[in-house]
Amino acid sequence: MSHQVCLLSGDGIGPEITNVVREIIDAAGVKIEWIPCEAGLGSFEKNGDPLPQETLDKIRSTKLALKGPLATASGTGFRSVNVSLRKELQLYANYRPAKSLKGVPAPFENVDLIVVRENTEGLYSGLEHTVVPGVVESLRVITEAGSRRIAEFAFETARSLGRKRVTCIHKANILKLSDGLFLDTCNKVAKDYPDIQYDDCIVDAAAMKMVLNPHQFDVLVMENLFGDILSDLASGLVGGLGVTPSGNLGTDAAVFEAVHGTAPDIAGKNMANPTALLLSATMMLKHMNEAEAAKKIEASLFSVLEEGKTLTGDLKGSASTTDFAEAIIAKLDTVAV
Ligand SMILES: NC(=O)C1=CN([C@@H]2O[C@H](COP(=O)(O)OP(=O)(O)OC[C@H]3O[C@@H](n4cnc5c(N)ncnc54)[C@H](O)[C@@H]3O)[C@@H](O)[C@H]2O)C=CC1
Ligand SMILES: O=C(O)CCC(=O)C(=O)O
Ligand SMILES: [Mg+2]
Repeated sequence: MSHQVCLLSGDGIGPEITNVVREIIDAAGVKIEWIPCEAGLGSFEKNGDPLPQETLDKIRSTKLALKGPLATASGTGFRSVNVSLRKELQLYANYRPAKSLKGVPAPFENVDLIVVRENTEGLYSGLEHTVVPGVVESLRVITEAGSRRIAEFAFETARSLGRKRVTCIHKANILKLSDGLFLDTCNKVAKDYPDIQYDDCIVDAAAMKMVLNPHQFDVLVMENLFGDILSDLASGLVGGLGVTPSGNLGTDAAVFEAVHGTAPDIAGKNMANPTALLLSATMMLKHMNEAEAAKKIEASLFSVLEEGKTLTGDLKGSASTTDFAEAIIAKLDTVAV
């Protein structure tokens, strides 16, 4: 049976990495009808709209999308399309694992963390206004319902993956009402999961502890901004943004993308590492009950990484994006799964 999957190729390095990831999935024999969807800078220039209604409708209909990164200008321009997609489709859980990979140079070995980021609230609610010239306010919205569903997601994830501990990351000492509610809700949800250890940690100390000894953490749950920052930090622990995947998950749809952005410094140069998007794509394949193909692709990828002969620049190699993808495709029929 053929699956329908929306494909948002993205800005910057997006088209380069989505092209090769799609080629690898096709080469692995998964039957997918890719539905191209417009979004981002290209769509804004063409349609005057960075997130056309048609794109939202298509994702609502297929319930699945693979997405390249989309650019958001700092301090000006349209609202982040990434944030809008998450909000419009109620993709409330951003699942961002950071796991060491053999052959990938990194400051630590055997890191295996999961950042669970609340994806629809916090400072990303987009509620900003000028009070008087020179004074602006950004509203940080935390709700009990939003906190409960992300806490439950974190505990359910921990349970289903056989993980031992969930840590709530917060700043409830300063943000007494908003993070106070988030922490209090996580504390209550934890009581329903006596089989999973639970604790909490204030975000600044958590950042220091992650850098000093990431092995002390397991599953981390937090609101939107902290999750954005600590998931990039977690990427740094395992070799950088070129290797960390993510899934934006809701009850009605799921959008899979890398943790990284459009990498303007290397865009258009055939230099980007497609590993992060490829691992997001294998996460998607598992979600679609195509676990065999996902495992075959991962085995080929891990074999290329471990061999160390065809690595991209971020991993201290000199291979191009397309060389790296070809090396993975060449292994698809030989790897044991
Ligand atoms: N989900 C999304 O679509 C995201 C979009 N963005 C957007 O991306 C744009 C650029 O953001 P930056 O802060 O520069 O972060 P970035 O993640 O694009 O890049 C940070 C650094 O990591 C490197 N890098 C990222 N991905 C890589 C890959 N696959 N292979 C090799 N190196 C890689 C870049 O070359 C750069 O040096 C901004 O407009 C931002 O809003 C940022 C993060 C996520
Ligand atoms: O929306 C953006 O442009 C940035 C989003 C981001 O950094 C993220 O989702 O991790
Ligand atoms: Mg980010």
